[in-house]
Amino acid sequence: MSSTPPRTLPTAQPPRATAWLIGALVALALFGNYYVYDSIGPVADLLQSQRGFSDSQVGLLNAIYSLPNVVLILVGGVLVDRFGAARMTLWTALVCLAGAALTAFSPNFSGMATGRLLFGIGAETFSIATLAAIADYFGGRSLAFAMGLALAIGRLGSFGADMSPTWFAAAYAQGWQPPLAIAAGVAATSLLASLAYWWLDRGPRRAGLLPTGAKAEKFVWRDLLHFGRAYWYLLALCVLWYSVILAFRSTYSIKYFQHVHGLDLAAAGQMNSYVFLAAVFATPAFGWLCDRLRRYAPFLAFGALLLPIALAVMALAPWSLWVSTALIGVSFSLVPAVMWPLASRLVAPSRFGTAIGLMWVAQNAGISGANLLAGWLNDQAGASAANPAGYGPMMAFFGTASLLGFACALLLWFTAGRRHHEQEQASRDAA
Ligand SMILES: NCCCC[C@H](N)C(=O)NCC(=O)O
Repeated sequence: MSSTPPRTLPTAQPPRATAWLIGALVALALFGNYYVYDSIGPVADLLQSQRGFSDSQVGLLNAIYSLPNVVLILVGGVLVDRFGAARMTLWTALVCLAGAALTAFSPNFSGMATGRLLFGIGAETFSIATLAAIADYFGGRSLAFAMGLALAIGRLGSFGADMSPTWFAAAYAQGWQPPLAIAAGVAATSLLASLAYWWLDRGPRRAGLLPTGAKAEKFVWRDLLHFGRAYWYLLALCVLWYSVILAFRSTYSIKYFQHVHGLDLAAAGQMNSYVFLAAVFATPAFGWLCDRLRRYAPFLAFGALLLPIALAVMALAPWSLWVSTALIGVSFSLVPAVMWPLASRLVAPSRFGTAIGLMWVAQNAGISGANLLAGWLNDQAGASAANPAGYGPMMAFFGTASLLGFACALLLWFTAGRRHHEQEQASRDAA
């Protein structure tokens, strides 16, 4: 794809130091948010042994995060365009803190589930607002690197939550509540970082140094249908790629490594967490490379291609799991590093929140659907340690979906590769 930025940038830009300070605050806020998102897994066992929660109840504490977002996240994206990234980051960080505190201090399951619901409602819109914040401050320079860095710090939050039983062993020794109270404390840090960002943002915004204005933008439903063809290919890739990677990696991969490749639970968990760790370093590095080479769509296509290759290697080749883990690690770092900066180039700045909101509506539906379908396929085929071949249909499903994702990335490359397409589209959106 060509390098021409279609964003209509103001002639003057915020000072670089301000941009990086805001980038750091947004990354810190994301760290807290991703930590809370992943804080249930490590206490799952304690919730079962100490509070008598069933598997379904523990599962619901995570599922309830995605469910409302199948609809609500579009509203969230529209609100980001209407009220601006800084205000929405602050408001949603407050909702997330309320959700995290309710989860940690509720005396019963329904209180905890309400807390997770509240957290989910805030967190996805919060994530859109943080992407919009980076696009505001780095639209004309180092955008992919800055977004990659912020996402990487977010992934560090996920990694931190996975590692929290080691880092906060004393808290875990006391039971299920102290680790969740720590998560609420981390959410409070996220709120403080969001408050500082909102405070710092007022100057550049009022001075007209940002591509999105100080005034609230009016939402027009018709705008939803006016994104260009390249945007829709990107949306399809987002749904297919995230559905495969999140449903497989977050739900089934550990069990699959145990049953098909004979790893014990600890080794399987570790193998899985290396994908996060790789992404912490590789996501900003790939973003930096894209900024330098001014190429986006070919990198996206390459990252999308690695996923079906990794799944095929894992399912069909007698090679070490390290090979497929490394391939998934590169894909997991490269695709997000390119996808969000590219999205900001395909639509007008004033519609960025709506565009991401629409992508995440479909993404959340896709992830839920892929989780359910993969589980059903495993049940139908009787997948287990005694019957590793039963995982075949699930792997065929994930492989097909990831190949379709690659096809969308190719179509996107051919479409967005026409040099003036994005520019024209963005101008049309802005008009
Ligand atoms: N916080 C974990 C889930 C985030 C999902 C979100 N819709 C998203 O796609 N974020 C971008 C990313 O790559 O994490």
